[in-house]
Amino acid sequence: MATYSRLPGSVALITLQNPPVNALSAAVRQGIVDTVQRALKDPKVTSVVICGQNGKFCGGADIREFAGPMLGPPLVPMIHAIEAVDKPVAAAIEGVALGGGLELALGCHYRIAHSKALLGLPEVTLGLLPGAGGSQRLPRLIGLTAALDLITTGRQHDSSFFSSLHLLCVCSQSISSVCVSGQSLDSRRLSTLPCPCPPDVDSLLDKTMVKVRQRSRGALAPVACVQALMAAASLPYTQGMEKERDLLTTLFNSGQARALQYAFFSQRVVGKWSLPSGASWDNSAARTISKAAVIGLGTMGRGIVVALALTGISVVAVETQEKQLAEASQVVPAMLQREAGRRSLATPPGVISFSSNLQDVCEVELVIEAVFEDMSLKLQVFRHLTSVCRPGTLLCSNTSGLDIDRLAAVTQSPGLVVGMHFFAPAHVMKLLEVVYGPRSSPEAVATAMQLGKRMGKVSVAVGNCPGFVGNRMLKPYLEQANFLLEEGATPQQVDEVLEEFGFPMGVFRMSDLSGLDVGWRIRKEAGLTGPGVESTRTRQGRRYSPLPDQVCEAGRLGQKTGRGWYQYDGPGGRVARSDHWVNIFLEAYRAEHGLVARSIAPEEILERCLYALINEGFNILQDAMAAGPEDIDAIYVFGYGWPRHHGGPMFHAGQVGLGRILERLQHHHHNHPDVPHLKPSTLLRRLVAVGSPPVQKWREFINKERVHSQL
Ligand SMILES: CCCCCCCC/C=C\C=C\CC(=O)SCCNC(=O)CCNC(=O)[C@H](O)C(C)(C)COP(=O)(O)OP(=O)(O)OC[C@H]1O[C@@H](n2cnc3c(N)ncnc32)[C@H](O)[C@@H]1OP(=O)(O)O
Repeated sequence: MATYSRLPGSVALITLQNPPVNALSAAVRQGIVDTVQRALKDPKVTSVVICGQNGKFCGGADIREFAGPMLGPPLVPMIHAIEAVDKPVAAAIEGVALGGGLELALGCHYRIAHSKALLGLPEVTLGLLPGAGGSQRLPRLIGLTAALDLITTGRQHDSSFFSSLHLLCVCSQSISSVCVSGQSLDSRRLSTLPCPCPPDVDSLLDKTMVKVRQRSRGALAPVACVQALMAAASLPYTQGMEKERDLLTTLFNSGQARALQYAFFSQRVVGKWSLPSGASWDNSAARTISKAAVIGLGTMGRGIVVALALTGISVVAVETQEKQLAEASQVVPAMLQREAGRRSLATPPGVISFSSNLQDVCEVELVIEAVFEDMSLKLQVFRHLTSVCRPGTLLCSNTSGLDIDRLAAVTQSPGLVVGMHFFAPAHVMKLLEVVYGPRSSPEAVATAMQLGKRMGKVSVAVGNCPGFVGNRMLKPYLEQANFLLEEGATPQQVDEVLEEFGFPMGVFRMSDLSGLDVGWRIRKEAGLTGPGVESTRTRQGRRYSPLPDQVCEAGRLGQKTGRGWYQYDGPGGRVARSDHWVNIFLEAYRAEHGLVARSIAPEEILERCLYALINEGFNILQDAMAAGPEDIDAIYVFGYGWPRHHGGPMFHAGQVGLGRILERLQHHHHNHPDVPHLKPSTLLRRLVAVGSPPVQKWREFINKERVHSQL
């Protein structure tokens, strides 16, 4: 709703009220319409101020209402009516003015903002465009060039940025009242102004279109944003508004908008974690960490040190190899400085001290081990840590898939051991998997989750199983990609299909970037390859492709060696080019194993890679290793480049249709009975049997099935 009051004198104050962010729900819109009418009718009122309750102007349209019927007064005529009134209306902005909230402010004649306010038009991140006149009014106020950048990226800025664009005036004290004097309003109605454009407007629009298409392949909203701004640049306001409405209608009804809105809420749902034990975010206390240590200063360890220091935590950075330590003590402070500058931090970074002595961690509250991915080495480190650290110190491992419980077992307090699985580069990537073992205490999980949040990560609590959630699902995906090569595909063909779907990189380009030796080492540890293992296409009772092992044996480890599935301009090169060697190698391999190459349709490539991954997602939910589909989807969107406009693998499964996924998995499993990952999961079958409920209902269904032991 919106409340009305008369300030001493002649100012009417309208206050938006809809906690937590005063979103423009139907009730708030109705409140605005009613209170503006009241101000207009009151002869004593000469000016109107609109503000928001609890120091927040407005977080935009109420996203929760998008799923239901549109009730209440629509935004466009409401804002137009405000702009048209003949008493001056000012928006007094504190906290946030985002999306529809900023569009409302653009309909006002004046805007004044607190210096710490945050403004922006993030609609594109929800699969929409600023559809309440924002795409037409903003460029008329700040010019086409600046508007293009803001609207196509959805970036948010503080008020000093917008004051430099003459969008508002800044004040540094709390806004309790604003006085607007009686000047002519003609020039204050943005819809009546021309749109300032640079001389090379066509070239600017073309370049922006190319850029947005490259940045998020297949995403509709950024393209529609550019089209709406083209209209602002070339058409009168009324026609521009018609274009805005048409584009918004198309976007609003698209699956992409639903996927992106789901992604917005799943990012928040995962923060409200719960464990099978009943421990959860609202019944488990977290410790506040001020001093931490990181053991191992390879690429991951360095990034973790920086991520911790950026939150103001003091870090003891330990590396026992002298050369590595010397290099890290040069590189890490520079990384920290660069990142702190980029983020213009409010908190000064924590102090980092470097050491080669494990004994130096004895005073810290939390340790993150980030040594080489080798169980015996990690066990050795944990044995040492438990003997040198103060009782009560939290011991965490950055392992990407090893057994947390085995590490916990060698410590004096297994309850204080959790996994903190970062993604490279650790100070940049948003995802953190917090891995709880059967003995991890709620306090340890809560502390790791809260620490992740402080570092600006999307932290997801996951169970302890090989590969946890992300890498466990990656395994069948990689496996299918390799099988497709055996059957006749090329790495480029597979990658093109996946990139067309929206991944920033296909599976083979991604493997080259990460280093092919990473998986090779894991397969050796699992006894799947290495000396003494026979070079057959069946290992441990199931189909196996030795292709990636043989590529490694040929010394091709990816970008770092200049050759992998592709060739590069020397070691460390970035641009992937197809390599004749790979084609010859694949032909020889097929000949050796009596395989006849066939032409494989893009649909088969996509289905086999994605549906095998999705199927493992269902197995993970069934095993209670993830609390709900939102957790899996957040992991894939924030850690594995899953295109956000497809919501995440589990959301995508719902959009494709669970019946269809089941039928295609059955088909592919029938053709490849020796591939267990293609065998449809019991949970998927159960969901289809009960009529394929929407993804938002799966969590409840799984919990019920578990109670009745159906899973
Ligand atoms: C057929 C065609 C018809 C077309 C009709 C369509 C009509 C649409 C017309 C106009 C469209 C306008 C578009 C918009 O305005 S879209 C919304 C744009 N706004 C945003 O994207 C802002 C999103 N929110 C945020 O970025 C953050 O939440 C922020 C406001 C910065 C606050 O951040 P923080 O303090 O970190 O807190 P949380 O993110 O955890 O949020 C706290 C809770 O508030 C809920 N929330 C936030 N924003 C909204 C919102 N706009 N609507 C509803 N709910 C919102 C959030 O989910 C958290 O809830 P909970 O505590 O339950 O998890």
